[in-house]
Amino acid sequence: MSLRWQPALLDPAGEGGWAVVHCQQGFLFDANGVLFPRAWLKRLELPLLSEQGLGYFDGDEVFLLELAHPVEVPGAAWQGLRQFMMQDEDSDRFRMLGFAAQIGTWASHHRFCGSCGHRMRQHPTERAMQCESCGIHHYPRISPSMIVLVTRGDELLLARSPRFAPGVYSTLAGFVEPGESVEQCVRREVSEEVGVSIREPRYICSQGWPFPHSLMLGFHAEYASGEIVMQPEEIEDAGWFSIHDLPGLPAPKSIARYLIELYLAKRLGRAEPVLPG
Ligand SMILES: NC(=O)c1ccc[n+]([C@@H]2O[C@H](COP(=O)([O-])OP(=O)(O)OC[C@H]3O[C@@H](n4cnc5c(N)ncnc54)[C@H](O)[C@@H]3O)[C@@H](O)[C@H]2O)c1
Ligand SMILES: [Mg+2]
Ligand SMILES: [Zn+2]
Repeated sequence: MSLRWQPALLDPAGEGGWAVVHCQQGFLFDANGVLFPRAWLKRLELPLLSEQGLGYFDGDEVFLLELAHPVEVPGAAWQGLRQFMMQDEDSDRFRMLGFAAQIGTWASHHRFCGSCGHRMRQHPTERAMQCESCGIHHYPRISPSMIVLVTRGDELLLARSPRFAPGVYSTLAGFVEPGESVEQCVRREVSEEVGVSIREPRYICSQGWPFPHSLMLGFHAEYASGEIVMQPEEIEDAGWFSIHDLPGLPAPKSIARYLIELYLAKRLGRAEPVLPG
């Protein structure tokens, strides 16, 4: 893992450093990028929900200003996290922004205690929000999700959700439910979304996915039996695609794409892909 971006718990009560500015619509950027002098930002009248110390980029302190809504800043514009992922050669900057987006969303959703309704404050020594009244802690939310490539020899089972870009088909994915193992989740989601059964799923690797707070646990599974029956609400189309005739595929930096490329590499004797950290 590269050292350009290092998360750390910095005290926002201190002064100076750089800051990224986030709200639900994305990040503020200008010709110099996404890092602004924090002291300069704090002279603007920003609708601040939370200020968090994030860590170090190239050794410099980076903070987050989480806003209630986007504001106009002369010479700057707003852009969504997905666009930064698509255009960034620099995966360190995307890792920093992905972390910032998750911390900002979590902090803005935990300003008040879900248990007693009092104001929450930042815990001094942990990445946690703590209730001033009942003391309850809330840590950043991470949602484990499985993602699985199901194959049958030279064929890949790919599906599209109505949310996907036109023509794009991907591997199956879904959130782990309370009390289930990730392997049970793989079987359940495959059965729910396309109605087929699979052989023992094999864990491949994982990827943090900040849209909005998933941890993707990647698997490969061989098809066992059954015809494709699509789940109407989640799956718009699904089918078996030959490795020699594939549809539009997911974004190059996604684990979905990695699982597909890894299988193609094995079947076709190509060099194995690398999953961006
Ligand atoms: N990195 C990748 O390559 C990649 C590829 C595909 C999907 N994903 C991610 O996988 C995750 C799950 O995929 P999916 O959308 O197919 O999930 P899914 O099949 O479980 O269905 C999505 C539905 O689950 C519900 N839901 C939303 N958030 C939830 C949560 N935290 N816990 C439980 N249920 C929740 C909502 O009703 C939503 O419409 C998403 O975050 C998605 O962005 C990542
Ligand atoms: Mg799904
Ligand atoms: Zn409370």
